[in-house]
Amino acid sequence: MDAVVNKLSPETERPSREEAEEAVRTLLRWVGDDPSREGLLDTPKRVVKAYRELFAGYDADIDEVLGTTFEEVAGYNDIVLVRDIPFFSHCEHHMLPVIGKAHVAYLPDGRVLGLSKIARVVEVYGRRLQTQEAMTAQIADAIEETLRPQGVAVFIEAEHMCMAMRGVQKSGSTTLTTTFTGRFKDNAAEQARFMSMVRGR
Ligand SMILES: Nc1nc2c(ncn2[C@@H]2O[C@H](COP(=O)(O)OP(=O)(O)OP(=O)(O)O)[C@@H](O)[C@H]2O)c(=O)[nH]1
Ligand SMILES: [Zn+2]
Repeated sequence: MDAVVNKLSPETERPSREEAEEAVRTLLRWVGDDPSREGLLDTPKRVVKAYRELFAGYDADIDEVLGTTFEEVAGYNDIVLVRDIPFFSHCEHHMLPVIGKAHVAYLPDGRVLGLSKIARVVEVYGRRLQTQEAMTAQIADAIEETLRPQGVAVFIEAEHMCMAMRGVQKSGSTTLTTTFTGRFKDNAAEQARFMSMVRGR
């Protein structure tokens, strides 16, 4: 599974840490600074280390992340919604931060997921270079494939720093994306119920 494009392939094999640090030195010169000045000496090392953390989603196996499902839920078959899952991602166009919240729901069909696993899926896909649309679809797809529920609903709201800090410079605007599968896709009332649960406080 995990049939997404943004994973390492043989063509995009990782460079060595030294090569990555050298690339950071090049970028430091590109912004107009001097990589050999004292304050910047350790910066390439720090940036490369930070990148491994910020982009740790490339190393995660979504099947392992979602692994365990449970059946003993006393026949519960109504919406399970995990709301307000905060995430940081980076847009694949500018590699600038995307800051947002994901709301993820499913209608079980006999089996449920550990609640933390839903937040972990958001984390895995967030820590890759993304478009918000792809990330929304990937989260829905991962839950759909693992759990085969009656339906999945994913709603993401996020601010893109590439629109705030540069370019059109519109800070404070939010982009909303949704993916619905199964009953959430087919049934407007289920969709509306999901949205009102997300919005309700
Ligand atoms: N659809 C979509 N677009 C995104 C996302 N993140 C960033 N973008 C947009 O990607 C587009 C890239 O457009 P280009 O014209 O190739 O790049 P650009 O010249 O840097 O664009 P500007 O940001 O308008 O200056 C911009 O409109 C960004 O706002 C995303 O998650 N989804
Ligand atoms: Zn961008």
